[in-house]
Amino acid sequence: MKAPVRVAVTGAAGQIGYSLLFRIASGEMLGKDQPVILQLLDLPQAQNAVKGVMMELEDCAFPLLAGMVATDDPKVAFKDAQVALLVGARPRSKGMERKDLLTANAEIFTVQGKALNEVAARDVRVLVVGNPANTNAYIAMKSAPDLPARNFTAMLRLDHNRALSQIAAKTGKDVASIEKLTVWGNHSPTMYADYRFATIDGQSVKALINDEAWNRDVFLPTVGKRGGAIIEARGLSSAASAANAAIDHIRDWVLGTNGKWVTMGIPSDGSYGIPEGVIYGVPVTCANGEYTRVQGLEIDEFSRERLNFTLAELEEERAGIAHLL
Ligand SMILES: NC(=O)c1ccc[n+]([C@@H]2O[C@H](COP(=O)([O-])OP(=O)(O)OC[C@H]3O[C@@H](n4cnc5c(N)ncnc54)[C@H](O)[C@@H]3O)[C@@H](O)[C@H]2O)c1
Ligand SMILES: O=C(O)C[C@H](O)C(=O)O
Repeated sequence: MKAPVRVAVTGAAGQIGYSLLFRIASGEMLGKDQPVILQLLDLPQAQNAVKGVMMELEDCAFPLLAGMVATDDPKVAFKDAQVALLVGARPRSKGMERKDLLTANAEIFTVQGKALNEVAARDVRVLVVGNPANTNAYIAMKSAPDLPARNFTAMLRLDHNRALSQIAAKTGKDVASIEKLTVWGNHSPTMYADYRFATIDGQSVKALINDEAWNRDVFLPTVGKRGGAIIEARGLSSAASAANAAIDHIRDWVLGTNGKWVTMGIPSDGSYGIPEGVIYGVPVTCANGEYTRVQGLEIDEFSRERLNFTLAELEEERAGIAHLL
């Protein structure tokens, strides 16, 4: 039996938490032979709800669930954590400006970054799901100077998976046959889903689709505004698909992608003209517990514009919280 891995999840009483925790405990994230200890963080007023979720987790009798902790203290939740899923965030409330939302979340992610810095395992892998995910990840990373910056990531995988499904529907091919797709930039409607390099059974997806108007007028807005469309339809933001993407992100990071590209929001190393440190969605492959950015892709004029557009939004978000760091 392997030693259990400590997985911290914030916002554990929320709707993503409710889709996520059961799948982590059943071994879908770290493997069917990997025991886990769940360390659940939520606000004081949500502790009862967390207890209820823990009762249900207990009632599943998951053989891989080696322990659970519920707390409202980040230093307890992140103690020795090897994986940290930062899902809890301040939602936008009525009358709240984007700037106010950024500031409210900056406070949360500063505190959590500092706690990770102090108590988490030195190789903790951090995935930020709570919005604005890229900027929250940036804040947590900057607040944790003793941890490797590259271990702070933001979730672009939901956007990647959304793009896969749109392409599968357009081409009539299986999602599993699509390779080399990526989504650049911010997890927001400014993201740039890019199938220029994608292939299906070795054939170019761009050539198969051969419809630039569809790319610009249907595909990009559909993927970019999908989160909003789900809120409109459900009255709530995506939860099961977001949890699924979080599982995919960590599973691939830890267990590898066998050479396949996936999208992760990672601190830039300056590649593709993205300033160093900005947390930006890029194509990566994963092996031996590490991600590697796919290098050397050609950026044409249209793509450059799109990369710069989503970068400008990230720079603006970063400027909005710079005084807090
Ligand atoms: N990156 C993505 O692709 C993606 C996709 C969907 C949703 N999201 C974001 O994920 C976040 C969570 O979504 P949800 O539907 O689960 O929301 P939710 O409101 O159902 O749950 C959020 C939970 O976080 C808790 N929380 C708030 N502040 C906290 C803090 N400081 N510490 C710990 N817990 C805290 C709340 O009490 C609540 O239980 C939102 O920010 C949402 O916008 C991101
Ligand atoms: O919570 C949101 O604003 C939408 C969410 O990020 C999503 O992409 O589904």
